[in-house]
Amino acid sequence: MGSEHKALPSQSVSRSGLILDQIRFSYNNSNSPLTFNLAINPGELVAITGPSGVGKSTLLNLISGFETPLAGKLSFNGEDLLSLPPARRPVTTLFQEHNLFAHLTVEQNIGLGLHPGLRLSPKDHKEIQTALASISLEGLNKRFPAELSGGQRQRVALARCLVRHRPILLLDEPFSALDPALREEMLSLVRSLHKENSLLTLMVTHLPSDAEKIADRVIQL
Ligand SMILES: Nc1ncnc2c1ncn2[C@@H]1O[C@H](COP(=O)(O)OP(=O)(O)OP(=O)(O)O)[C@@H](O)[C@H]1O
Repeated sequence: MGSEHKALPSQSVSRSGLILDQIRFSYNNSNSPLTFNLAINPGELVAITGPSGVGKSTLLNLISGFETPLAGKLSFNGEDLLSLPPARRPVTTLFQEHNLFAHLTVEQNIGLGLHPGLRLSPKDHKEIQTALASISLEGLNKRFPAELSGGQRQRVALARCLVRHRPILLLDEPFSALDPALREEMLSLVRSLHKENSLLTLMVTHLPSDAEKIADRVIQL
């Protein structure tokens, strides 16, 4: 805690993209707040690495609005994000686990990204089918999470992120629980979905090899 993360790249970045400008945060008002300065370009895929406890998850929570900074500015394409509640931010997040509801089918879990009350129109169902195809899980619509492998569950969670059509995708150690071969497969899936959907993607990982494999840029906190 207390260290300054200076990752503002030199002149090349405009005010478009995601900007954290002197964002300061502390849990329980401790006297050594974290400070974040970051500038991520539109469409960039950035990996965030650093030792345990340095503040990687906190950084994502500040961007998504689950934590509130003491001071500083946070904007996306010039729009202030701090005044927006989490649900209205242009952000969707994939966590390491607990992404899916056990009592809902694959289709319903993805549908939650479209409509929290699951009142899905024929168009929504079509969108869910398209999302299932993009993660190569066609035909598994009626399965429950317990009937899927760990990798398949994370694919479904990723599909739910995609149907939300938010321009910023945050990934918090999303594949750490998977074996290396599957992790590699998931990383390349993220890479291609990121490209196809022109997403600004931030992925937290404690594995430097994963960061190097996937990212346009690696930021070490
Ligand atoms: N809810 C909380 N209340 C108080 N302190 C917290 C809370 N959550 C995290 N912290 C502390 O804030 C610091 C940053 O935590 P954070 O989870 O962001 O780190 P991290 O870099 O993601 O770690 P890891 O790689 O282990 O997941 C740590 O020192 C942690 O103990």
